[in-house]
Amino acid sequence: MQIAVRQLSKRFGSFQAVDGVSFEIGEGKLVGLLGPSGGGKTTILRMLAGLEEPDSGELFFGDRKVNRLSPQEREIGFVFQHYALFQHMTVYENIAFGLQTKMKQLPDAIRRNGKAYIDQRVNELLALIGLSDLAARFPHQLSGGQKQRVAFARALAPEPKLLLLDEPFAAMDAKVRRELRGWLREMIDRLGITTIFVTHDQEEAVEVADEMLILQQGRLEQQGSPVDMYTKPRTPFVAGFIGESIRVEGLSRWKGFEETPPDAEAFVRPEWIEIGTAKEVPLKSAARLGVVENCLFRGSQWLIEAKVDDTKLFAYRPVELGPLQPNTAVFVLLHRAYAFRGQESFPLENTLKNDPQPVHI
Ligand SMILES: Nc1ncnc2c1ncn2[C@@H]1O[C@H](COP(=O)(O)OP(=O)(O)OP(=O)(O)O)[C@@H](O)[C@H]1O
Repeated sequence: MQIAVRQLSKRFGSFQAVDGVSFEIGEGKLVGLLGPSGGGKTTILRMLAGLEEPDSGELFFGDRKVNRLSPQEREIGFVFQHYALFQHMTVYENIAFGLQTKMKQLPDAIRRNGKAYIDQRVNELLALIGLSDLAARFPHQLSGGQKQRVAFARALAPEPKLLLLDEPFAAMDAKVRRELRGWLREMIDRLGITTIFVTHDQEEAVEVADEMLILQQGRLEQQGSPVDMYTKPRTPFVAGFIGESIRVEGLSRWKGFEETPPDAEAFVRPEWIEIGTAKEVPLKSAARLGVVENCLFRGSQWLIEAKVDDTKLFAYRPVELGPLQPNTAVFVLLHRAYAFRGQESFPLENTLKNDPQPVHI
């Protein structure tokens, strides 16, 4: 089901928690809602679910305006951070519980055959979550990851049109989290159900989401694919929030970036920076001299912190090149940068890169 949100706003007292947010989500998309704490993510999810009433704005599920519909009428599946399973019910019973409301809406012919219908649907879902063998277990006999899969199955049981997930993996350890992410992606692809999930974890969103919505202080900063967010951030906030970035004051003083407007806010990503000795950096004419401040071992690479005049930068260096000692003089080359001025954002390339002048050391 397609979702459209138009100019959604919500205040709590004098505090504007959601401020004129608009977005559209295509059918079957997995969309990550992310941003710093207090940004309004949960409030938006709750308004979509019908658990919170917007002050203004419109919510459309397909062609239907749902503002006035109750949560039950909206046909939504919900999964929260904490499993919220019924402890006194087995896995089978927990999933079957999700079907109770649905049963009331079914035609009489199917309802009369209720037990068989429930049995078939629960078994389908148990197979989907890969837990058919554990149907008779109680929640306390399951691992965290297994419990969360049951919570998913229960939410999916009544065949909702929209799945809302509020930090569903936040309580898991890193390994289980990674497994569940892959599993979620696969499941959404298979079922084709439109899904919105709230997360704090940008890595999680980048890895699984078709699209991300970045919220800050109740406003939508940007909507786009993870690749778009990374390569074409529309605001300095997004540039800093997705991936690693380094602000560079006075980018126009850097060789190859002289044309940058002096009042623009500029940043580079560590992978756009080359830091090396005279031998290692061939394009010396496009580089500036700097000094190594720190060199840290990061397993597959070295993290090099260096300073050029007053600007601190960091970049990664292949581990096989060996470390660089503090106080080593180095060449620092910026391959690309990104700048923002007012509402404008523009990518920049080092203009000297294709026109290197020979330099004698
Ligand atoms: N019922 C409420 N009454 C008053 N203030 C509220 C209420 N619900 C949320 N808020 C406030 O609205 C703001 C947005 O909250 P929300 O939970 O939507 O943010 P969030 O982005 O989900 O944050 P987090 O990542 O910490 O969960 C917060 O400052 C919060 O304190």
